[in-house]
Amino acid sequence: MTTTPRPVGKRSMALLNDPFLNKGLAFPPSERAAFGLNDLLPAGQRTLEQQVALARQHVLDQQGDLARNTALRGLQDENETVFYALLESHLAEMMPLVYTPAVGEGCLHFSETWRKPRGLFLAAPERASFKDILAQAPDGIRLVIVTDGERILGLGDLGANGMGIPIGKLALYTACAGINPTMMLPVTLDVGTDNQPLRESPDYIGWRHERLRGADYDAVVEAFVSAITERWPHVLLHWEDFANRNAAPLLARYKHRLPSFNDDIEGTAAIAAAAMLAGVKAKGEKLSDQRIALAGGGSAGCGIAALLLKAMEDEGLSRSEAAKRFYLFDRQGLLTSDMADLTPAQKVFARTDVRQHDQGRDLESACARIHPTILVGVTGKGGLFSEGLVRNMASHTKRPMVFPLSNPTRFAEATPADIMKWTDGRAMVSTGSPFPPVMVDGKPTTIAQTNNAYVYPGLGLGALASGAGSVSTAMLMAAARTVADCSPLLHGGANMLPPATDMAAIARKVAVAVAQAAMAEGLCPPLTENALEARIKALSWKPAYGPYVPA
Ligand SMILES: O=C([O-])CC(=O)C(=O)O
Ligand SMILES: [Mg+2]
Repeated sequence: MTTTPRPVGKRSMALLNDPFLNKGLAFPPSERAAFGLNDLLPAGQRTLEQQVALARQHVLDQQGDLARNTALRGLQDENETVFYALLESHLAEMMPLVYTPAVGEGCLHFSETWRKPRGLFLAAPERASFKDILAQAPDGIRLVIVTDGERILGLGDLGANGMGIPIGKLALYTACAGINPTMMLPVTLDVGTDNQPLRESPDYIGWRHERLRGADYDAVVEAFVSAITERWPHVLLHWEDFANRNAAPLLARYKHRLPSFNDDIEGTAAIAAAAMLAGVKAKGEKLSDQRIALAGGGSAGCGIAALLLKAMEDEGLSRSEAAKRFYLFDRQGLLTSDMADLTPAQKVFARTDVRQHDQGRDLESACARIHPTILVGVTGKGGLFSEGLVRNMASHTKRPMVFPLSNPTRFAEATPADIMKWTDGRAMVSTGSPFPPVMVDGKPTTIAQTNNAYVYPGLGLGALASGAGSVSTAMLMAAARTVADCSPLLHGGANMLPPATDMAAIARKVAVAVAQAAMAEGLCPPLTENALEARIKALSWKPAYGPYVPA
């Protein structure tokens, strides 16, 4: 197959400095001559494969997560083709370095390691100029990933340093779902930070101001949403790592104004549901047979509960019957209907059997009465699941499912090794951050990573390809069921989720299922299989060097 040469307007240093166009030593002699590179490059030639091998070695030679994450960011800023070819060919090895957990270190030190522009910082004082700022952004953006940096993983308010997250999430959209990186834009809404040491640090790159709240904050978000929808009318908006107080209200406000989803609420819910669906099916049970304790009654916890509720309704339970299967906990303990200040999402799951919980509402005491079969943590509180709690749970159920989902690693509510020890290896464990295998009965047991990275790349691709005007619960459920169907547990294996090496294949399947769900609901016009495939292709990109001709 011959590739039509691409007309390229840049030459010389400008060409080498463009990470989307740069080939480094892989520029062939003809292009070196045509683009004025002979005086800039040494004579040696390299293939993409050699470049990938050298880049990989350079990353692995670095010591620690921060250095490795920084090395990968440097590579991305230098040559996106090598960066993505490395991610695609070594996804399981590179994902923890470009994404969770190393991206957490990258965010903590984002100000000190900032070198080159990547992504767009929209600072509150510039609110009136957001449209002018976006006028200079590239045409053809289809997907925007936005954070305001207030709840970066379990690390809290990192202000403008949170930009590492949308950058890392974007990398997986390409590495897993193959979405063209030039069609995506990471955005940080810089609305200040309440992280005082960061704000006062001389190195801080953000706006030195306390976080805006209330109407001022809302006005910044509104200016941002109007600016992106005007600039790119069909853009899909991915909300990421907003604090509880804003995450659900913003999603509710905007989800029908433009196609959008909140990854922490909806992506996390879909992957948690997928792991649970696979787990209960493998046990020969139903989701509606379970008692589910959810530690973390914020937006992520409520999102998980809401999607599971839908799955139980699909199994035939009424909404009120299904709601009784849940026990939500927040800082005050078990949520009950007599509590003031419950959010609308919490009210659905607040226990009405208030009296029964008079003696101790804390997680451990309440679970000792409830006997949950599934325990999920989205609290950001490392070590919250105590030995007593897990042992007690395991004494009432044969195969307890324990999901410490908080990120990065040190915020996991318990370590898989401890959970396995406390349950004599009977638990089905699944974490948000990657953990090494645990020895059970002398055999290494893989720990599934219940991370929204299994869902959002395919969800985004499917939502974009379908052209759906919104991202619905049915689309999320389709994503969850598709991942669940790929679970090794249901195909003779022992792992709850497929290995990271399967993520690209899964993202494709998720995309198709999501688009079909959108069509079934009438959220987009019907598309034939071929038409959908063509739309997916139009959004896709492969890290490979094609020939260039001067424009
Ligand atoms: O980024 C991740 O690994 C998963 C996630 O959305 C979060 O923890 O906020
Ligand atoms: Mg997140």
